[in-house]
Amino acid sequence: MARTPEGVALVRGGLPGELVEAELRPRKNHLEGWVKRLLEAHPERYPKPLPPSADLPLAYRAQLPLKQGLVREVLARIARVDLEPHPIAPSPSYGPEPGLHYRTAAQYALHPLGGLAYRYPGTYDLLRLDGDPLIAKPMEAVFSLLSGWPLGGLEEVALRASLYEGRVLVAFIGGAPGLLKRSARALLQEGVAGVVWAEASPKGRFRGLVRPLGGELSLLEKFGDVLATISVQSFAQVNPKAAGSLYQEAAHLAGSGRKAVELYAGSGVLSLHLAPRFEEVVAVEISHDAVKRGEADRRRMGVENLVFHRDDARVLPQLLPAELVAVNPPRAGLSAEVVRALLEGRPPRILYIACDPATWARDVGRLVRGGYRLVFARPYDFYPFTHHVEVLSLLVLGP
Ligand SMILES: C[S@@+](CC[C@H](N)C(=O)[O-])C[C@H]1O[C@@H](n2cnc3c(N)ncnc32)[C@H](O)[C@@H]1O
Repeated sequence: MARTPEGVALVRGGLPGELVEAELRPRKNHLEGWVKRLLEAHPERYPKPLPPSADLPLAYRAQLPLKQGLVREVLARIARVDLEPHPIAPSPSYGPEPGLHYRTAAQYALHPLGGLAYRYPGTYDLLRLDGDPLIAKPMEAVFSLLSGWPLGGLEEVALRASLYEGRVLVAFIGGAPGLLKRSARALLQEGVAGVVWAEASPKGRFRGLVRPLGGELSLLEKFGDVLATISVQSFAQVNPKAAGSLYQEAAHLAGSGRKAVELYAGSGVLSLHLAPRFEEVVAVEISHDAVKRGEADRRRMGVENLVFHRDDARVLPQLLPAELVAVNPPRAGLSAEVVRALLEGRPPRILYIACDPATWARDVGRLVRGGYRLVFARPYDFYPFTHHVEVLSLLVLGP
């Protein structure tokens, strides 16, 4: 953040204390932009090129205290809760250099001059990429293959790797599926596990038609104690080792009992970790595709005490009482309706996993004012080299 004569400017790619030249565009109440030229670098700036999505270009060891501090700060300022979070769990290692090669999913624009590119968020500007040091090792060969490939007519490509299988799925986004069949076949011959075509939908990523072009539609990935089905077109955590340790610690914190309910369950990887500890587990998720994958995983693992509900989290009152309610909402956090249902239903324990510390702190504040106590919070670094941080937390009813 910088102060300019025209107002406050938020500059992506800049670090506190740096002197940079940035191109700024006006937003509603501030200016926003990107570093174009670095004039005086932070002493711990990461020295090698990173894609623009890496908005925290610092030496890995210097990233962790910043994320720990962020969670401490939102707890005090937004939640108004006096609790020192447990030390941040760093991203597990995927190679000799910490913080690199952790992403098992990535999406690139096709540069009109050839090659893969990143779109600067909120703009049509493209940055052509020679490589991406954040992607998982099995994706690197596919990245180079696609960089040199004549993929005319396409808008974007998406990649999803399984570290467990060491294989990669590809989605072609935009263009005409009929014209892409030959490219898909050629990719399969090069060892890609499966290729789909997806319509470039204005509703968002993978919200339109998706058609298989060849090979497999899904792979298995290991998250903690669970082998889960993943596909290129639906949500799964992108740092499988970090997410796996979070699910294991979450299951430990959840304790045991008769009934647990998980809201925003995705394909139910956390619910599958809870199933051995509770007599009955109910997983609520709005996406059909995620529920279908979760149901397949449940059957493959022979788990009998987990039920999926394809529904909105608002159904919570119908599913209570339960000893534990686990929630892992999108960045917007819990809706007012879900917070009300929790405060009225009063489950003894709430396990809250968050991908946005600010909305998490807002919700924790509401729950604490409604009679809960925050007894545990630990930041997890799922996304090195970005400002993102996950939080695992436990609230219990009573003083
Ligand atoms: C952050 S993801 C968590 C997924 C899962 N717990 C995991 O770790 O993989 C949030 C999930 O909430 C689902 N979701 C979003 N809004 C919802 C709603 N109103 N009711 C139920 N599920 C919702 C999304 O489809 C997505 O799968």
